[in-house]
Amino acid sequence: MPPGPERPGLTPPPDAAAPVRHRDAPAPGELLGSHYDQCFGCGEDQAHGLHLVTTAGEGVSVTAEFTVRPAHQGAPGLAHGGVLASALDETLGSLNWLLRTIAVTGRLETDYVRPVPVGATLHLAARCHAVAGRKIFSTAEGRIGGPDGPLAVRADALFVEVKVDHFTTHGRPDEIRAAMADPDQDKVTRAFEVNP
Ligand SMILES: CCCCC/C=C\C/C=C\C/C=C\C/C=C\CCCC(=O)SCCNC(=O)CCNC(=O)[C@H](O)C(C)(C)COP(=O)(O)OP(=O)(O)OC[C@H]1O[C@@H](n2cnc3c(N)ncnc32)[C@H](O)[C@@H]1OP(=O)(O)O
Repeated sequence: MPPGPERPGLTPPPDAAAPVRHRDAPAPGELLGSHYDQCFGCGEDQAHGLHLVTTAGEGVSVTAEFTVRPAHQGAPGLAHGGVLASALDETLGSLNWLLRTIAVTGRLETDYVRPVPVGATLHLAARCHAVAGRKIFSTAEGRIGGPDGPLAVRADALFVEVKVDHFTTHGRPDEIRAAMADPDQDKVTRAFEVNP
């Protein structure tokens, strides 16, 4: 990928297709659950994590909730911008489960519209709008206090489909083996299976 102004952006190419919800995707209203117990975004066992709770929506869309805790501060009493980007990233990443595609974030462009206080619950909504080869184009926003609350953050993202080798090559083999041995087979499928 070329550096600087030559690098490709977040606009889908003209031949991009509309995303297709996988036939086995969780029904609208169903909780997605965590894809990995230790995930910073959604892991139930990750003490330092965001504990994001995500629900499938219609088409290729999800909603999620994230309550800002004191550990997430940047300025006193206000959420750190990087943490808010993480919440957006995690929500956007969950869309790939509705596509049944393993993909990683290639690019994430975030607008911070309004500060988010500690104690507030951010209501996130994300949807995928286009797919072009391995590239998945998605967008998300986060509102304070409720789905119709004041807009606080929004993001556009490009995810790139990868093979499971991405994790086995770059990640920690022992932890990947342990994650694959999880008795929750749905979770294992979610993390590691590509378009069954
Ligand atoms: C132990 C358990 C693990 C469990 C598994 C984890 C996840 C499982 C999956 C689902 C779980 C569900 C829910 C949520 C999960 C996570 C949410 C957060 C997600 C993340 O937080 S994930 C971490 C951060 N993420 C990275 O750690 C990526 C590091 N990175 C790379 O690994 C490579 O960089 C890669 C793979 C991105 C590309 O590399 P590559 O060699 O495969 O492909 P290549 O470069 O050819 O790009 C192909 C086409 O994408 C275009 N393209 C690429 N990059 C671009 C950019 N930045 N901007 C604009 N366009 C870009 C090119 O321009 C080309 O486009 P074209 O085809 O048109 O030419």
